[in-house]
Amino acid sequence: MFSRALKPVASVAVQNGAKFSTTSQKNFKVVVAGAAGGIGQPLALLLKQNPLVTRLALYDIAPVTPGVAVDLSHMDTPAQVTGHKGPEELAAAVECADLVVIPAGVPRKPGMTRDDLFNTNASIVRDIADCVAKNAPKAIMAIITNPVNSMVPIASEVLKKAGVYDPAKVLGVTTLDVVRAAAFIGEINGVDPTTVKIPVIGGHSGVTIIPVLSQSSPAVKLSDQGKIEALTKRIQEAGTEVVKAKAGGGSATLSMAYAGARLACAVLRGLKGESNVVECAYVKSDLTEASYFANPVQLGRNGVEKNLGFGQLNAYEKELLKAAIPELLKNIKTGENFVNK
Ligand SMILES: NC(=O)C1=CN([C@@H]2O[C@H](COP(=O)(O)OP(=O)(O)OC[C@H]3O[C@@H](n4cnc5c(N)ncnc54)[C@H](O)[C@@H]3O)[C@@H](O)[C@H]2O)C=CC1
Ligand SMILES: O=C([O-])CC(=O)C(=O)O
Repeated sequence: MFSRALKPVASVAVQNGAKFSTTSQKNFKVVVAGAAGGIGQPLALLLKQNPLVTRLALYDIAPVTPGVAVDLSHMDTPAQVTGHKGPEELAAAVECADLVVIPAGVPRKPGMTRDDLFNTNASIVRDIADCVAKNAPKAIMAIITNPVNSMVPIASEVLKKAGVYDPAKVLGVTTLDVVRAAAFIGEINGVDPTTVKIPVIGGHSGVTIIPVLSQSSPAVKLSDQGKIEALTKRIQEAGTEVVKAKAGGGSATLSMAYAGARLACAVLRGLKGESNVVECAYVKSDLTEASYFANPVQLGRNGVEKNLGFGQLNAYEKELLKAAIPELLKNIKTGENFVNK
């Protein structure tokens, strides 16, 4: 029925602003773990439209999961969709995966911090990582679940224990911070936000989110330092802005699905052998005291091919970095201790 999926298709596709040829297409299997949720469903919808995805496995514990898969399978795009419900079907979902994207877990309600999600989400990510270690040890894992700063160390420790850890293959998804920074700068500068290039470094919560506004291209049209600081705060608190606006109905889902699909697409373009594929991600790092840190990385056939660092920071950004490090160290330790207790 979906035989097109297995043949190389010569065409040019555009997704999330990235143009790429699908000639010499490899068949990539992508898994979404947490696929029935607020992020999972629109993320799956976007991935179903990506010509690099030929198999899309949707995993969740929610009863609706097989139905979400059937629904998406009626789209006339090549990816074959399968639904997998409950822990006993997780192994089949991840088997032969190239990329496992994980938005499984609970989101924030107003008044909560991302760290408040740790107790619930830590075991969810640990168990999914454990199943990936056993059934798809070569897969790349892209972790959306919060708190990202601690979830990436959890997955990494699980893979280490299983003897299959490759730091190039575990990424914390911080793409939404970059997307937001570009959206806000586009608005300020009166330009198309997709033309804005802005690194956001550090981690993915409050003070650990460091938009490097001094490196924005085009330059941010704000001369006043007070306004730069206000924009920095807005980017750091943008997740909370959404949580408050949804008033108990969850956190960012649609913008996160967009950002997650962009990161997934970049990972697949790297796996396919495309050169100069660069995105920010939270990865194993020796650039600072923090053993995991987000900044631009080059993606390739093995995942993270090269850590591109974060270049020159101005005096204000150096202060932001100083404030971020203790928080990152604490978050990383919490994650590592959870697995090694
Ligand atoms: N990295 C980032 O930038 C962002 C991260 N997030 C995080 O993403 C996570 C998901 O958010 P939403 O999709 O809005 O939540 P949601 O509650 O709408 O969906 C979560 C899904 O995970 C599933 N789930 C729960 N336990 C599971 C398990 N053991 N195995 C598989 N699936 C399981 C649920 O059944 C549900 O379908 C939250 O932790 C949230 O904080 C949200 C926005 C941005
Ligand atoms: O704020 C939250 O809880 C969800 C999230 O990580 C974001 O929107 O950046």
